[in-house]
Amino acid sequence: MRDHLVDHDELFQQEELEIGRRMKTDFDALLYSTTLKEAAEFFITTKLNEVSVVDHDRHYLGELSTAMVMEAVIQGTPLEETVELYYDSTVEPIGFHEILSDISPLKKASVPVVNHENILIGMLTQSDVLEGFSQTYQKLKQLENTVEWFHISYDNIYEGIVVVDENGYVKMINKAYCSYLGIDREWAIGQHIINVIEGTRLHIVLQTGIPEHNQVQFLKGQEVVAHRIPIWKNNKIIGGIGILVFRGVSELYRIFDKIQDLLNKNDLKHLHIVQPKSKDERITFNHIIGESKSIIHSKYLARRAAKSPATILITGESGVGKEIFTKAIHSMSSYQEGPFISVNCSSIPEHLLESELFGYEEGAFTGSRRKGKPGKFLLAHKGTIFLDEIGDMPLEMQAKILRVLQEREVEPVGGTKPISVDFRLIAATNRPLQEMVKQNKFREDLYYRLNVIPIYIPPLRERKEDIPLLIGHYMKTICQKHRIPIKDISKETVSAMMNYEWKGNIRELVNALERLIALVDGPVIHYNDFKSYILEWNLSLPQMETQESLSDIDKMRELSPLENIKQAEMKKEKELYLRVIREENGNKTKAAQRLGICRATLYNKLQEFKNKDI
Ligand SMILES: Nc1ncnc2c1ncn2[C@@H]1O[C@H](COP(=O)(O)OP(=O)(O)OP(=O)(O)O)[C@@H](O)[C@H]1O
Repeated sequence: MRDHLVDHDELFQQEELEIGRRMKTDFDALLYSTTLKEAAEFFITTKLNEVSVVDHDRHYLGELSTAMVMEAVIQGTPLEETVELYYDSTVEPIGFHEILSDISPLKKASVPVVNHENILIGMLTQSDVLEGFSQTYQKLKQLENTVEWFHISYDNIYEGIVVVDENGYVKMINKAYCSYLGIDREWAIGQHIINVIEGTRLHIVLQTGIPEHNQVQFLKGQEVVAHRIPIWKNNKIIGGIGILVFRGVSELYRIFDKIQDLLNKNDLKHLHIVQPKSKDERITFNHIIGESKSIIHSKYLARRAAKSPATILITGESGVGKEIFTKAIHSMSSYQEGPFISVNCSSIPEHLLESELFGYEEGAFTGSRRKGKPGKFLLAHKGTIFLDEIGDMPLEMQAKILRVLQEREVEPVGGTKPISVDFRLIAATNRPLQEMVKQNKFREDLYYRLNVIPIYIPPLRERKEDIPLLIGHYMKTICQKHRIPIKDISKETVSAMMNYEWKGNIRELVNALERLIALVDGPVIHYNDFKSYILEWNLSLPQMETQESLSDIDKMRELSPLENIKQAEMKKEKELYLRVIREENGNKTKAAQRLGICRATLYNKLQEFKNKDI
């Protein structure tokens, strides 16, 4: 279902009738310094009767006709004389922004058209005017037809539809809604929605700007399903639509009761419910919120890609949803019954990456008490392996990955024979891989192996219309997670959030909502909360980082080259840890999960950085 109305501007626009759109731009004009002889020759060869006269900068001066040239000749004017004294300077040109209906009918066969600086830019003829009107007439007819069809459908469908303006006053309401409510349409139009529909929330949706879908509402003694959709235009709410579905609720309840019964009897076999293998809820395309054209396109590509076993490369900035897309692809693919193994290539220190990916045999490391361990590729057998941040993978490791992709075999560290594996690989990165290939920072052969099906996920700033939907979804899920009543958010805040540049994309938006929900006491999040907890809060962060890195450079100067390298590695690691902790709003458990280490290791690491003054 769409969350925005098509407005009539798309079907018919006043600009259609603008002179600038209708005029000819291919025409002749004469310079005022043209001689009478040249003008006469011009009229003979072009067979025109009149021509515009301009100066050297194409400023419009007037009109010269054949009659004017003849008159000059008859008066005995020498033919070498210029036309300067003979053209008619009283002719008024028309502006290119004027509208056809305002200047019609034309008094002459053709009229000069000028821009704001009086520069001659076109010529409007009577046939241009006729063509303009006839095309506009066709469009109006089309529009009339559309409106007629719209009215027929709108009054004949079973669902109730009501449209309100930005203040909640009813602009339209269909027959089905009126007869269900037992009201007169003439009375309802112009009334505030709360006087017309008991228990409505359409006026609240106008306040929040967040659509509400599939809400069960009790109306006239019956349960109905309601959709409430705000109409946004240029970042402002200009109205809202309410849709009521009368059928289906009792049907849904019957199915729901049946499911409950069966669940109680622990008899899942009858339902063919596939139990998710992992503890996590299985992510599907329904979890990917967004109705913007670009996200719908990315979802379309991903759905198609899911059906083939080919390698997929997902690109997009940090936090746009590369991982959630990968999980949805896995759930829809033929590997869905197998495991989903995720590896963040940038969070595993370089020296551990090989054993993490390929595993190691017992005794592979001298003096090690470690037993053998299967690598991620082996764990992903018959499932999906997700290599996140592949752009951060060292070159040496890239060669090894390429070999696995070609041979479909892995060789654990310290092992003697390769093991066959069957997996689907999805890689993701926020780095410009193609550029990196040119700079020899990423292997070209691996790039082509990965880029079999490329899917790009656009940043949030290019799909601002998804922001209210994401806010609505996450306000609900975060409040439910914390077991608190669902908070509201003011329209100004939603609007400010639509205008805010979410550099960390959806992850940053979700974290901001978590922070706001946690810190705001009242039931509504207002603009001032957004200002103090998000805008002002974030301003202080980059400064701290700059100071830190300056003092680090000073420290590094005193160290030996080897110590310098070690320090730099640790600093990189520390930066990564701090970034993830910051992105997770200080929640170290979540940060550790994302880093692929346990919480205790994260604490130890942080302590180590502190001890070593990193
Ligand atoms: N379209 C979406 N609808 C709902 N939630 C989303 C959507 N896109 C992303 N998210 C959520 O935003 C957060 C970040 O998404 P995700 O981890 O998939 O991004 P990413 O592009 O993989 O980031 P990174 O490059 O930093 O690893 C997650 O909590 C995810 O569930």
